[in-house]
Amino acid sequence: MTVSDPIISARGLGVRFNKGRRRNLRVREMLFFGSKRDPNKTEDSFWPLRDLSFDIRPGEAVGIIGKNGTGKSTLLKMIAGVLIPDEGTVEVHGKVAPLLELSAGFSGDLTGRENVMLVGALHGMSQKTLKAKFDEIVDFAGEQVARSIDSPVRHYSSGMKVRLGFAVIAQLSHPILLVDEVMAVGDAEFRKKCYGTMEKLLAEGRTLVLVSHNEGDLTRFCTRGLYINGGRLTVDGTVQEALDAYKGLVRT
Ligand SMILES: Nc1ncnc2c1ncn2[C@@H]1O[C@H](COP(=O)(O)OP(=O)(O)OP(=O)(O)O)[C@@H](O)[C@H]1O
Repeated sequence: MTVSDPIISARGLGVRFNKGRRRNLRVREMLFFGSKRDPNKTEDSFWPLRDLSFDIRPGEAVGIIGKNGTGKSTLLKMIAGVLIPDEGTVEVHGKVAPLLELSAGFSGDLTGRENVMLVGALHGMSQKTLKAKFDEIVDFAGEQVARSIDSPVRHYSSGMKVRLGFAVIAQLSHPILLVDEVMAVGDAEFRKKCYGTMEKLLAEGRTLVLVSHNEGDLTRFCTRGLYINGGRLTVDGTVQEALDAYKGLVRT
């Protein structure tokens, strides 16, 4: 791969969901139907995203913009490899640091400390690195988390989970950072820390894909914007062009 080759490449990407229930059959479906879902199950299904094609190059910071429910989070999940597309492909050339869910994949019954070790290890951090970084992670997450670090995470507020999740993921050296609305949850002090961290990671040349409804965050971090409307990618341009389309200033 040369420097200008895409680090993320989507071609004709689409996904189908069944109405009225959250999908929780992923593993079972995969066992029976390979990488595709049950082809007979078409009733009551819909395509939140269809025919998306784009390339993202290393070091780019791209905002995904669109109304509620247009499939922004779904797109990030497909890039992260936790959701399998029903048509098309997404190729990702590099490890992904995902901040997709508010809970950061934490297990409620485990303590904050155990979760940091588990989630860090699942993302490939060695025990040695995790031990060395542990205090820094807890310190980043703030005083409230530090006081509860040996309590089960199910007792944490969503803000506490996000802070601890961000603190762990920010330590990963992975080249691709996927961030879904995480900064919206924190208070002003935490947001300031997040901004500083994101700026540092971008200055290091990481690739960012950011889902946000916050225009300030999008223009602060992203140079490029993908505007998704009606399940299609309708604008792939500067972040301002995508925001203008979102705000209905231009016809798409
Ligand atoms: N697992 C699922 N099963 C069925 N439908 C789903 C599933 N996940 C999401 N959806 C639906 O797919 C559509 C896209 O959801 P998604 O969360 O990706 O939108 P979004 O653009 O991120 O929304 P928001 O801005 O509100 O976060 C929505 O209609 C949502 O209700």
